[in-house]
This record gives sequence, structure tokens and C-alpha cells, in this order.
Amino acid sequence: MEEKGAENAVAAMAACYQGFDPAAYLQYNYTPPRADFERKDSIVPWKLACLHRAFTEGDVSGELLVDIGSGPTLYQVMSGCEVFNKVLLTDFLEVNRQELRRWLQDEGGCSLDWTPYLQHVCKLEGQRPSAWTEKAAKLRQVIMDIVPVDVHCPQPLALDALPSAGADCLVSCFCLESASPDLAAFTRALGNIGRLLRPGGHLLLIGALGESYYFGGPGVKIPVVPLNEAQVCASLKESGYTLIRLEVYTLPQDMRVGVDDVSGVFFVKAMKE
Ligand SMILES: C[S@@+](CC[C@H](N)C(=O)[O-])C[C@H]1O[C@@H](n2cnc3c(N)ncnc32)[C@H](O)[C@@H]1O
Ligand SMILES: O=[N+]([O-])c1ccc2c(c1)CN[C@@H](CO)C2
Repeated sequence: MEEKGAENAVAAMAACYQGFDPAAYLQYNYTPPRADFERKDSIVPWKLACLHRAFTEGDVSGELLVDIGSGPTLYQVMSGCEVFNKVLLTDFLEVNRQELRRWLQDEGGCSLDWTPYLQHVCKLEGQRPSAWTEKAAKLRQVIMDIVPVDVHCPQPLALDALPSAGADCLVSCFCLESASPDLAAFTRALGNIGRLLRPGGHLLLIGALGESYYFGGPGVKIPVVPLNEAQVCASLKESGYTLIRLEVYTLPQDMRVGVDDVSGVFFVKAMKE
């Protein structure tokens, strides 16, 4: 697609996000059955287990963890906050950054109660569930800021958002394929965020497989780049990452709740060359 066409396609994606509704999105994806901590085959516990293992198996370390396209969710940094003393949350929409700030300021008004998530991650860490209050305090202590991001910009973050050495680790969940008009844009975005990461730093990427749309709110249908595992691996290689591990979760029938047409979820641990 020539330059102008690519810019128009990216602008069209941005327009799709104008009606995004954080509370609805959280309701669709972060409540049972997709977030059921009593079910072994629920999606969210699977994601939390992948992230816990990736952050705690000994090769990930440093100062700064950046979450790209945080949305209104915090689960993605609940393990990482024990490994990094600085966490930067980012999103494209002010409504999502506001939702995250409400949690950070701990003055109520959040759209979702993150307590069960904090308790579950404490359990994964071998702690008693009541340690969730300490984990919440730790998370509030290490989150240094919540800033705008655009993965289609060669510089996705404001220049003063990061130290010159770059981030030591990036995490990004369901963002790139949900923000990109096509596979080429997805791959370019992977390269753009890679420039935020120091060489040897790690990328933890969670995303949708075989998804062509999702609802970001009532009647807010957002197109998604349908990916398969081979395309994810090829895009990582093309964008200068070495794949360490790829894990795939296939949705059971009752996890298909009508809010999207996702068929699977991938977890990638990779290293920036
Ligand atoms: C499906 S949500 C993922 C939210 C969260 N990370 C999660 O795991 O559920 C996709 C997110 O991508 C963000 N987004 C949309 N366009 C973007 C862009 N151009 N650059 C960065 N983020 C973008 C949206 O604001 C939204 O929060
Ligand atoms: O089951 N989940 O945990 C879950 C969480 C978030 C999302 C999905 C599934 C599938 N759709 C994406 C948007 O592309 C967002």
C-alpha cells in the first residue's frame, strides 16, 4: 500500500476507537467466563500464568517496564511490578488513561475490581491471597506515569517519556493487531515499539489469533488483523526479535461470548536483537 493509503488506513483505525467504552470492554473480557479464577480453562488465568512464568524465570531484569496499549487494564503488570522498580503505562485513548489514573489514585470510581486478579497473582507467587493489599501498594508505588502512545508512529512515545537507554522490558497485550489496519502495519508497529526497547531487552506479547473484529463497546465494532502463529513469528523475525517461547490457548466454545470472533490467544516471549 503506498504511503498515502497506509496513512489513511491508520487514520480510519483511529476513528474506530472514538466510541471505545472502557467499562463495557472490561465487562466483555475481564469478568466470567473469560476471567473465572475457579476455572482451569479460563483465558485470564492462562494469561496471568504465562506472564508470571515469563517475569520470574530469571532472564528478565532491569529498571523500566513499559506496557504498550494498556487500555483500561492492569493485569499485565501485576507480576512485572515485583521485578521492575519503574512501570510506565501507556494508551492511545484518554478515556483509558483516565480509567487507569482512577485506580492509581485509589479514590474509587473504577469500572472493575482488580482484587481477584491481585489475589490470583499472589497465589501464583506462593503468597497468601491477603498479600494482595501489599501487591496493590507495590503496583501504585512503581507506576511512574500513564502516557499517550501511538504504535504507528516511528517514535510511539514522547521523547521525554523514556531514558535514552530505552526500556528494559516491554509488555503489550491485544494492542498491535487491534490497532493495525493490516498485517504490514502490524509488522511496522512491532518495529516501532522495538525502538523503545534496549538491545537484549525482552518483549512479552499477548494477542488474538484468527480475530477479525471485536466490540469495544455497545455497537462499537473494531476491525482486527486476523493473525496465525506463522505470521506472528515472521513479523517478530522481520522486526528484529529473537523468539524465546510461543504458547497458544485455544478458546473452548463457552469462552466465545459474542464480543469478538477470536479463536485463540498467543503468548510470545522474545528478545530484541
Ligand atoms: C483490545 S484493547 C487492549 C487493552 C489491554 N492491553 C488488554 O490487554 O485488554 C486495544 C488497545 O489498543 C489501543 N490502541 C488503539 N489504537 C492504538 C494505537 N494507534 N497505538 C497504541 N494503542 C492503540 C486502544 O486504545 C486499546 O486500549
Ligand atoms: O479473553 N480475554 O482475556 C480477552 C481479553 C481481551 C481481548 C480478547 C480476549 C479478544 N479480543 C481482543 C481485542 O482484539 C481483546
